[in-house]
Amino acid sequence: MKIAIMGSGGLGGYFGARLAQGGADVHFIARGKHLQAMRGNGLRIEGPEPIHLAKVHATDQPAEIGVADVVMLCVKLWDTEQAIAQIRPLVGPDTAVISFQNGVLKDQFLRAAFDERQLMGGVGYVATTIEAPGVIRQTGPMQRLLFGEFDGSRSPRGEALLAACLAGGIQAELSTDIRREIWQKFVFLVGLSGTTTTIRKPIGPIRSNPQTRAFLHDVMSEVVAVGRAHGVALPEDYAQVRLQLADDVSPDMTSSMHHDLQRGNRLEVRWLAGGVVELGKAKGVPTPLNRAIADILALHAEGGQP
Ligand SMILES: NC(=O)C1=CN([C@@H]2O[C@H](COP(=O)(O)OP(=O)(O)OC[C@H]3O[C@@H](n4cnc5c(N)ncnc54)[C@H](OP(=O)(O)O)[C@@H]3O)[C@@H](O)[C@H]2O)C=CC1
Ligand SMILES: CC(C)(CO)C(=O)C(=O)O
Repeated sequence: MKIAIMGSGGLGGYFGARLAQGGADVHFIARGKHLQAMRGNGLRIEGPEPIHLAKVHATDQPAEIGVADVVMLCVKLWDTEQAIAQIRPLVGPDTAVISFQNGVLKDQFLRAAFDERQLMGGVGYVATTIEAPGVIRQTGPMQRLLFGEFDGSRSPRGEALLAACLAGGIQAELSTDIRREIWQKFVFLVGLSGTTTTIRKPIGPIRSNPQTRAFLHDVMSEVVAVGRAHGVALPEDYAQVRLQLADDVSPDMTSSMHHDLQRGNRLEVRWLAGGVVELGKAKGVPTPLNRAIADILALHAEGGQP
């Protein structure tokens, strides 16, 4: 199976490495020093289960790859438009384009660019970051990919991707309700990113302190209320279920947005807490905590000093 990874950082680099290790024909699209390092020394995953791929196919010219079976979109949300333009030569009539980016707005951009039958939905759970060019660091053992057709069918291409993931040791599932899965991840992610980035601590201390724990729960509750108002089948007390996941992950785990803040990068807050505020407004659902998170982080959203 020929798989192109558009954006080979924390998310794309990690899952691409596992897919390559499992025997898939993986092509990494990267740029800058990270690309140079991957070309020279391959790709290294550090963490609970280290991987070193001494040689990888890596390029900044997607057209060189040719048509792929699957294109995994793994760039930050602010890079989506440019990435979509660049992946066009990879997408044939039978290619599946899957965004594993965070948030619930990401697939709108793909729908505007591709035919609906070229798209599948996706969710990635992992805590990773580019530690140095060519090196991805994973914190904690959590790693999981969910993907599926938006019409709920178990398609041959979905089954083939599932087999490739399982061969690489990825905890993968072919979902028959991928929209709900995307929202379920959104609830957790908005809670984790909003709290870790504003409080500037990993999940361990946040979940242990009663006041910050309640804050985490209440931020997620707002996302649940917004999702339900938009017709997503989330139980009313779903924030409590997601709190359980926050209790299960490694205490030193933090969000990719917190990593971005620490490095002075841009933040995805506009699509995460900010997205909750916008989607809440559209249905008249109050979201004061997510509004506060977006407001607190506004001065950092475009990058600069943390
Ligand atoms: N990391 C994580 O733990 C998880 C992240 N996510 C989500 O996944 C998405 C990606 O996040 P993450 O992997 O952390 O981000 P990273 O910044 O680690 O990786 C993205 C990579 O894509 C590169 N890139 C962007 N545009 C292009 C382009 N046009 N051509 C070539 N390379 C490009 C970036 O280069 P450059 O640095 O030069 O911009 C960077 O190396 C986000 O939406 C995030 O929320 C989801 C689950 C877990
Ligand atoms: C919450 C987490 C770590 C889970 O995958 C994530 O998606 C992110 O921080 O971007």
